[in-house]
Amino acid sequence: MTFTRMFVRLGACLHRLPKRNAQPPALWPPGITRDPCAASRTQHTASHSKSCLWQLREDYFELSVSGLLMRFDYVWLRDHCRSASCYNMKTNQRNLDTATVELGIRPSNIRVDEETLFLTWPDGHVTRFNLAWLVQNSYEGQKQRAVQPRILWNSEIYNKAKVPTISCGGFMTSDEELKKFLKTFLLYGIAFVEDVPPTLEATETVAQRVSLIRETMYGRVWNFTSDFSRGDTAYTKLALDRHTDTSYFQEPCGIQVFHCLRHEGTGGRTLLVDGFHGADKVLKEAPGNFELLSRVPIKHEYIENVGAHHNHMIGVGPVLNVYPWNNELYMIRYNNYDRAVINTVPHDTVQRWYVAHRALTTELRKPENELWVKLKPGKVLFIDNWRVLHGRKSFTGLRQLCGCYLTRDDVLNTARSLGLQA
Ligand SMILES: C[N+](C)(C)CCCC[C@H](N)C(=O)O
Ligand SMILES: O=C(O)CCC(=O)C(=O)O
Ligand SMILES: [Fe+2]
Repeated sequence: MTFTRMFVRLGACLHRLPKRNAQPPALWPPGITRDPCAASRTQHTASHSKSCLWQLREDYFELSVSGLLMRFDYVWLRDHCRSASCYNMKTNQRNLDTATVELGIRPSNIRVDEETLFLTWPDGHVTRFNLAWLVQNSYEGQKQRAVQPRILWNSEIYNKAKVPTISCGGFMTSDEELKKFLKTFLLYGIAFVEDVPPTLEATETVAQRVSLIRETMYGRVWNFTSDFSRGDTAYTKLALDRHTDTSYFQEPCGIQVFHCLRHEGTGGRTLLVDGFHGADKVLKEAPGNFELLSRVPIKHEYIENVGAHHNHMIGVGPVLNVYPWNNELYMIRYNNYDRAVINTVPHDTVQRWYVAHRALTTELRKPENELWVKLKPGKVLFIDNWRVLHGRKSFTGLRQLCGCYLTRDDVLNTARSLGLQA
């Protein structure tokens, strides 16, 4: 819908504004919609059309566009001015020094036409806001927006989903194929690329099509086997229960890439579990448990002294990481092997935390939530390490797994540049 159509009834009238201490009228008095001109005639503080109303309040500016009521702080309005002197449209960076804005600032004049809000500030500077931009960028508008589209899955949902197969050739050469791959990855938190040559170099090339490789103390692109060359159970033949990796980093690695180059033996199947699906079940069944897991900070730790490798990593944060403004889950940090001593909360909280952690673990361990796959040479698996847990069955024989971690920002960057919501 265009704003031109929505604002045809709005007059471009200039209002003289009352003094700062003047009592503002009650919010949208009942008569205001029946007599479109009354408020502006009597108060000189408000204007409106069928779909747009505004009021200059004592402490904030109130704007309603197509039924969405928004409230803007005056300093915010000055701070977000997109005029050439305040904002560099070429670099998309703020020029205005926010510290020079008087904290009690209020506009001296306000005018709204079909699609623009004009604010004149006491020093004469004029700020123009496109109304659609305000809707998109206001707190209230953001809250209305859908969270990141995801399909939470158990094995049945995933297997029935008919996830598209992505082949290496198309993936490397066609942006459409890359987009298809990333769309799948964003929806499910896992995605495969098939027909990749079973080499470390080819795996690296495929990984770099999506993002930047995140080098860690394990190296850039690793190729590991059960030789205990490093001080971690991953470098053995033992089974590994579901977990996320690098929980001991302040920012755990965003994506994990696995490519099994060789396995002459039995076992070693890979387990995948959608952590967000499990967390969602906890939220629905016992919101108090979800809240505890999202509020209580705990530590994860990696201590290694093997050969020349000396590492001590510590990451602090809750198991469930949610955006504070809308409670949307964005990262799960779940690794019972690497979880460190709990010393960040008192005993009564510890007790409730164990109950909540058990509820999540019970959910994550339900057989119907387990997706088992056998990694084979040629099939590269990308795992969203902020969402999907992985594990493996114990195995026999020579098994060689190569892969790398990717930076999450750059995966999302690639996705956005292809027009995906990320
Ligand atoms: C993937 N690679 C074999 C290089 C490292 C494995 C790291 C294992 C560690 N316990 C963690 O969960 O982070
Ligand atoms: O060996 C595997 O399949 C995975 C081991 C693991 O969890 C890891 O390397 O992060
Ligand atoms: Fe792992």
